[in-house]
Amino acid sequence: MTAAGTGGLDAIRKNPAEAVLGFDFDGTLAPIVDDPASARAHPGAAPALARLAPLMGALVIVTGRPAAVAVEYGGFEGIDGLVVLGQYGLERWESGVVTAPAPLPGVAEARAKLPEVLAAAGAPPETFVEDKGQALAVHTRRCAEPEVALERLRSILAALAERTGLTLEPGRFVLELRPPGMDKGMALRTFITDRGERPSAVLFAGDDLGDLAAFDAVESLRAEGVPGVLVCSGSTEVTALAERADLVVDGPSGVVDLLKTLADSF
Ligand SMILES: O=P(O)(O)OC[C@H]1O[C@H](O[C@H]2O[C@H](CO)[C@@H](O)[C@H](O)[C@H]2O)[C@H](O)[C@@H](O)[C@@H]1O
Repeated sequence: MTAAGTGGLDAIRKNPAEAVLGFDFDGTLAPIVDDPASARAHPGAAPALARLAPLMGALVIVTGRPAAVAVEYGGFEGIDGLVVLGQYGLERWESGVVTAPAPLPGVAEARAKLPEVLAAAGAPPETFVEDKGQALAVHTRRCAEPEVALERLRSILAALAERTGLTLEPGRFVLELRPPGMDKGMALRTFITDRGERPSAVLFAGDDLGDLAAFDAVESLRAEGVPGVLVCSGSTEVTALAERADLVVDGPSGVVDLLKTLADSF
């Protein structure tokens, strides 16, 4: 644990009622599985979040998933005060209600062109498209050589994203075509600003490239004097977060252990 991370955790323990804790979903609260529709939160995640919810200023999940899907797969319905920001911050779930903008027209255009584009790129038949309404995620995890398949698709999907006014979001054996103008860092910053009070401390836990923007947000808050903790849910697939984290834990089970330890300390 870095000194900054220790300072951040101490600040959370000292004034939990004004602390903000943020979490990614897949790979952080939910173990990675081959089929995105089969992902479920670690069995200890919802109970640990439910223990922390009444103690903390705010708990927020910031995910690439549609907000309602993360709530369902996480078993988060009923956790008082929990907010889920879905589709990289475009959607907000709170107390059972989702607010979301209409999908960009470019998503429909990309959806229509994608089969032809994937065929032209020679995408293996195991390549899987997850349609998230506001975005399209092209997964290669189930391919025999997922990294090779991903690289084969990267530039052609970047070109499709550009043609359709979308942005290409890379992740763990996935390339997503999604609306530009929002990321997890902006989502976290906006969430904090909208609460109207300066947090006593901020923690964010993530595992994937899309979480780096949230790490940036925590670091900029630190520069403004807000203690912060960067937690990496470690994996061999992505190492970029571990290099910047204050604390690296062993995947979702390590994140859940951290949450339990935090809850036990009150
Ligand atoms: O922001 P997150 O909560 O981490 O969501 C990012 C994307 O995660 C999902 O894909 C990842 O998890 C799948 C299930 O374990 C796995 O099969 C895939 O290889 C991973 O990339 C999800 O399917 C995407 O929609 C999310 O945007």
